[in-house]
Amino acid sequence: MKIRIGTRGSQLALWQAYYIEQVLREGGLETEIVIIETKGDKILDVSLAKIGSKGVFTEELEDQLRDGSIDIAVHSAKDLQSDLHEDFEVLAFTERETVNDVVVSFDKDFTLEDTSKPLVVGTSSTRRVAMMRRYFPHIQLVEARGNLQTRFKKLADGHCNALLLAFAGVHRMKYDERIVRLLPLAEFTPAVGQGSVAIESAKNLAPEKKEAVRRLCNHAATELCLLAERAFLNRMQGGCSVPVFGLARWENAENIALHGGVISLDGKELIQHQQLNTVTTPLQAAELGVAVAQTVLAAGGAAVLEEIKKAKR
Ligand SMILES: NCc1[nH]cc(CCC(=O)O)c1CC(=O)O
Repeated sequence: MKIRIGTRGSQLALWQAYYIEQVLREGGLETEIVIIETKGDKILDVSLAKIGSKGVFTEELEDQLRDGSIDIAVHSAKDLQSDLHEDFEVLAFTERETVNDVVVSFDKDFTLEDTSKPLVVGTSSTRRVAMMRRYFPHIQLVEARGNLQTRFKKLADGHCNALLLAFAGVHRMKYDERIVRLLPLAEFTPAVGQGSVAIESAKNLAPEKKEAVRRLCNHAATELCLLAERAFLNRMQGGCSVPVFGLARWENAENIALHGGVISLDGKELIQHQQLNTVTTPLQAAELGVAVAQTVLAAGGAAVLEEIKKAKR
């Protein structure tokens, strides 16, 4: 049985595709990698917040899933929108990498606490911008879009003193040496899905292919966490361009703690909530996500989201 794997062409996307390819081959399947360019890859001069997050990195992949040119699409779970079209499903979430955001710099002594000189930090995520404004308001922020290699080039060129990135991407691209700080999860709570790889397929993919991919690639414990986070994000109606954050972790063998919230663009308003539920089924995971979202929305999160929408118009 042969599985055609669709992926974007960035180095990080290819790492993910090769990783899945290896798992499938070790499981006795044949594979072929098909590289597909997406809108998000083509438009590099406009911030993601302005393009709008919905499907910019996934639409072209879904076109090919639909017409059968590829069997599966491999994504960073973080980049896969929470409201998939009804023709598609997530077959698997891989075991999660360290979820934290990190600070990277060529200056080993770089520290965010230094107030003696002007410091410039590059980031392209509204969530990271808002959190930096809240916790490190003296730092000047600049946009740093593009793939990881492009961002590191900007850093090397002196465009900024440091970058804020996800550990997972930095590690996969072997830039670990440049990490100067692992940011704490309580303040810099990651984006929903950060660190896991998601495998999407058309619902009408052959059942034996679906079953094989899921059996070989899905990590059940990670999956329940991701389902809780994605239900939270879905209820919050936020894509990756909105400063919504969410992290679900196993507290013990039966209970998942989900920490989720939203932060205003200036960092001043932070509405968050943590809830612990017994989760043994996908439905219970989703219920936890919805419950945390409802609490956050009712506690002022809805107003913060409304402000963010207005600011974008
Ligand atoms: N939005 C870009 C993106 N999508 C996934 C990752 C990193 C890997 C991951 O979190 O799975 C990154 C880069 C970053 O946020 O630093």
